[in-house]
Amino acid sequence: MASLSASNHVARVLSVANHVADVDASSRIANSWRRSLISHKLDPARRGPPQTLTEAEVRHVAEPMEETIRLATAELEDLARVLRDAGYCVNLADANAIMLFSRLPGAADTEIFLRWKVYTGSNFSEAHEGTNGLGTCLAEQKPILVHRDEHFREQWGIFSCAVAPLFDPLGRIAGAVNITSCRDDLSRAAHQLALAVTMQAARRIEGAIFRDHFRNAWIATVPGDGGSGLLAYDEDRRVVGACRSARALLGLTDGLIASGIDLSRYIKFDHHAARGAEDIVQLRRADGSPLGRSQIAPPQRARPLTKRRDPPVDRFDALHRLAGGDPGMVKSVKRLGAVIDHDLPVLLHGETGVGKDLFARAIHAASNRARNNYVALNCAAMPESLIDAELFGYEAGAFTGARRDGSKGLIVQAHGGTLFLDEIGDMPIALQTRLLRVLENREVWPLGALKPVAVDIRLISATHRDLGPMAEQGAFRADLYFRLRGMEVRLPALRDRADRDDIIRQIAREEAPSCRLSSEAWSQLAAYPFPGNMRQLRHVLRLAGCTAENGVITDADLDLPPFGGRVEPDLEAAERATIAEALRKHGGRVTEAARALKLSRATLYRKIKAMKIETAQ
Ligand SMILES: Nc1ncnc2c1ncn2[C@@H]1O[C@H](COP(=O)(O)OP(=O)(O)OP(=O)(O)O)[C@@H](O)[C@H]1O
Repeated sequence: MASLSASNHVARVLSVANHVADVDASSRIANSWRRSLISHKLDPARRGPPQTLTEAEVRHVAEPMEETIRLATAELEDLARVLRDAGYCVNLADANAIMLFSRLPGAADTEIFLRWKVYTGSNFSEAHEGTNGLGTCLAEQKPILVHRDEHFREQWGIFSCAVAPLFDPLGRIAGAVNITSCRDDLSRAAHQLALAVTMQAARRIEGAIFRDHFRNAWIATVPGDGGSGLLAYDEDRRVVGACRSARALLGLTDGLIASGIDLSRYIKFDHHAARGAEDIVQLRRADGSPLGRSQIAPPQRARPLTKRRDPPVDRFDALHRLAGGDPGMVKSVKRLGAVIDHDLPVLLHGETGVGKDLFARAIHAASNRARNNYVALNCAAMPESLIDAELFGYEAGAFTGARRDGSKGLIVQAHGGTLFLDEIGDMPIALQTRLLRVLENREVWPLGALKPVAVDIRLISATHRDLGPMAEQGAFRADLYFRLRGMEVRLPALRDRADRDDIIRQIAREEAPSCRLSSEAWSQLAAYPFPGNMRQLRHVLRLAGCTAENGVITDADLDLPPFGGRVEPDLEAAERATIAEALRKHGGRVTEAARALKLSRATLYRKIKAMKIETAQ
């Protein structure tokens, strides 16, 4: 039987949607409730999961979105990391509200998202689910926050969704970036803030897609009140493309762009000043009035635009870019080049934020597997039972809560391509054993399956831990460790890179394109040890770009928390793993584990309590 609050919700939705009462529902939500009831003929009281596509259907739907997903992934991963602690999942959906990319926050919240099928393959269009973040954002092509009981169907009232639309380089709706939380301790204002972060991420994804689409053109940023737009033009200074906001700012239409209209009809600037790489220039309108500062980026390949066929791309491009001018990195990329098409497992080692994920993607892109899937899993972000199901897959009905049609698992999804296991040092020992078996036998047994599935994968794994000592102490399987490190690549911390200044300059250009760094700000950045490496540098400069006045980032704009001394290796994590393994070996018996570890029982008990280590087997 529906609870009283459930029937209240349904009564309120029906009275607002039928114009009986306007109560306090905001007009966008009220209009969407009306569409849900009258146009889509939905019932707010109906319960049940959303429509979920099969894996074959998802593949079919995802195909035209492949490039978008590829270009959006790093940004979405970043968003997921920033919002993970607040319990948000992050998704990218196509223009029909089918989720095609999902990152779950981990821990307890993940199970709720899985139970409610808030994941890849689910359809959240307004026509199916009524008012909800994704469906309503895409119906209106505007960012929206749909907070708990603003959903049309009562059952979605445990969720709050903040969603920003994504427009393609031609200004058409391409999909949306969604974040959803089931936490009831977050206020509407907190979600509003998360919506602002999501909108910024969507703008950056649009920027990356636009720059990739018009990579053979010159690209100018056009300043506007709600953030800058992007305009692409050729060597003859004819406009060849404009993003949605640049179209709105300058009054450009498809017809005008197709006619090859002259850039000077819209904006003017000193072209000589912009002949270098990524220069800042002063823009003027056609009538000479000032329009603000613009960053001009040259074509990525010096080639006239009229020849529209893409040049052959150097498959090592991304690896070379990541190596930059650091001799150690250049050497590592050279060594990798020699084995790139041999399916040698690669183990990446480096502190958080040094670019392990980007590097793994670049290895995949350079290899002969580039046309097949790149599948990533963060072993630290999920409980053991979920890693098991996610990685190895399961048959239909293998456990309570399993998808009706089973799941292939990430290893099988990576067949023919690359599997990236991030934070492999955090993989529970039982799963290490299963993974080792997969690598040895080249086949995987999904949970509940009667026969194995043959797989051909290249494995790249990454860790910030020292697996060697962990393997010596029995906290990581030594045989797996030697299998993983077919080749080990150490990615240096930002503070140790020889090309550190170039990286700071490059990230400043990307994150704060219309600002310059004052000399004090520069000195602070150059002296700071950046324990969070490239990711921290990006976030610091992104924030500084927002707070800077008059286009100058000063030291006051830099949020650099005091950081004294060396960056310590993760000793506590290594100790925790050693204790957990000793307990496992001794069947959870503390006295025996303490003897093996040469600790007193009392000390071991204290450590178990302080580190919240599970003792039961
Ligand atoms: N060489 C680089 N130049 C510019 N930005 C970079 C570079 N390498 C990494 N980044 C940026 O740093 C951020 C973190 O990168 P990435 O996620 O690959 O790091 P990671 O080592 O895998 O982090 P973690 O260990 O926390 O998972 C991303 O925003 C990425 O764009």
